[in-house]
Amino acid sequence: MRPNIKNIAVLTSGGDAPGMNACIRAVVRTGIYNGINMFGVLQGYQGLINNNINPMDARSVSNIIHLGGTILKTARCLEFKTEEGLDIAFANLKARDIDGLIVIGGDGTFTGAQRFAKKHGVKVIGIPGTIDNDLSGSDFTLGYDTAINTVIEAIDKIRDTADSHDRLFFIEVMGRDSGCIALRSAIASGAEAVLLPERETSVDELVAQLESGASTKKSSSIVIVSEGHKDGGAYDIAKKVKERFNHYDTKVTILGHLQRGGSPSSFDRILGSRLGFAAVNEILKGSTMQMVGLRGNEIHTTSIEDALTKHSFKLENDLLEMTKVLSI
Ligand SMILES: Nc1ncnc2c1ncn2[C@@H]1O[C@H](COP(=O)(O)OP(=O)(O)O)[C@@H](O)[C@H]1O
Ligand SMILES: O=P(O)(O)OC[C@H]1O[C@](O)(COP(=O)(O)O)[C@@H](O)[C@@H]1O
Ligand SMILES: [Mg+2]
Repeated sequence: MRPNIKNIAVLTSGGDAPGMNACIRAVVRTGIYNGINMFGVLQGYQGLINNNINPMDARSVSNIIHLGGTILKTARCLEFKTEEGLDIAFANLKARDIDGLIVIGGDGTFTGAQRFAKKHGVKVIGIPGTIDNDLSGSDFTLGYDTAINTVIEAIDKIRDTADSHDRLFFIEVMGRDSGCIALRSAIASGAEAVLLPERETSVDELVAQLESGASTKKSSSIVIVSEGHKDGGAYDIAKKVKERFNHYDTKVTILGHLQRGGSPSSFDRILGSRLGFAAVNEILKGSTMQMVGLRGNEIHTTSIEDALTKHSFKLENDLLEMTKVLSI
């Protein structure tokens, strides 16, 4: 029997990610289709605390499937990390008789959701929405595919000028302590080398790789640096390499926040729709503290705890091996 759930709220939290709007649309419409009153919380957990919670209908999510960002806005909310913040947020939900909360966000969002659910018994379902792809239990997080497409479009343009000027470029990409964006972007853009937070790559090794390319008539090279690399960012690494390897003029590009914006790819629109639909159905079954995710092209649930703690970085080792082989 379906638990007696009448009101569900949805929010987006942490870094925005392309596909969040497609996901909000799916959540709101699936809820309404099932006779639920749907609410949108503005600015993530900050909106729960500030009581910024508004009813949504099917038309509130019209014409957003193709938009980047999030119509619900997002925030990094320090107050929600305090006991008082959790209590205020709960009081605001209770005042509206909201019995279920769907959070779209990354590892921080899930950590907060878990504390909130444990403390106040609210039914919470998580949807993995972050460009970083740093959660277990979903092969892809929402926004990751679009971010990679954005990155390779930028790298392609840099390659044009790198090649014309015979230059070596160090390009820094996002991902916090996850090298997923860097690795896939390196393969898709044909980069000469990639530096990842999860792997030690010495400057010696990198220089040897670049030397080998130069000795076989490579006239330009692209090195992708993941922002979380232990030896520092792209500027630091470029400086160290330059001291030892001087075949090319060297330049650095930090791609920055352009990686988080833009219209979602078809993959992220479909993923957002599937995950939003699945999240509402989970909450209507009475589930709580679960994440819905994509595994092998099927939707599965994973406990939020496992999504966070069994956090094996999802680096595809075969891709890493390939970067070395395909860039000779
Ligand atoms: N330990 C925690 N307790 C409560 N809330 C948390 C906790 N950690 C993170 N959050 C909430 O989740 C928000 C989003 O986390 P953040 O790490 O910034 O982004 P993401 O969810 O994309 O990883 C934080 O701003 C904060 O409001
Ligand atoms: O926009 P901000 O606050 O500078 O955060 C930058 C960080 O956010 C991200 O773009 C996304 O991370 P989250 O999904 O954890 O928020 C990271 O790749 C990057 O390190
Ligand atoms: Mg995160």
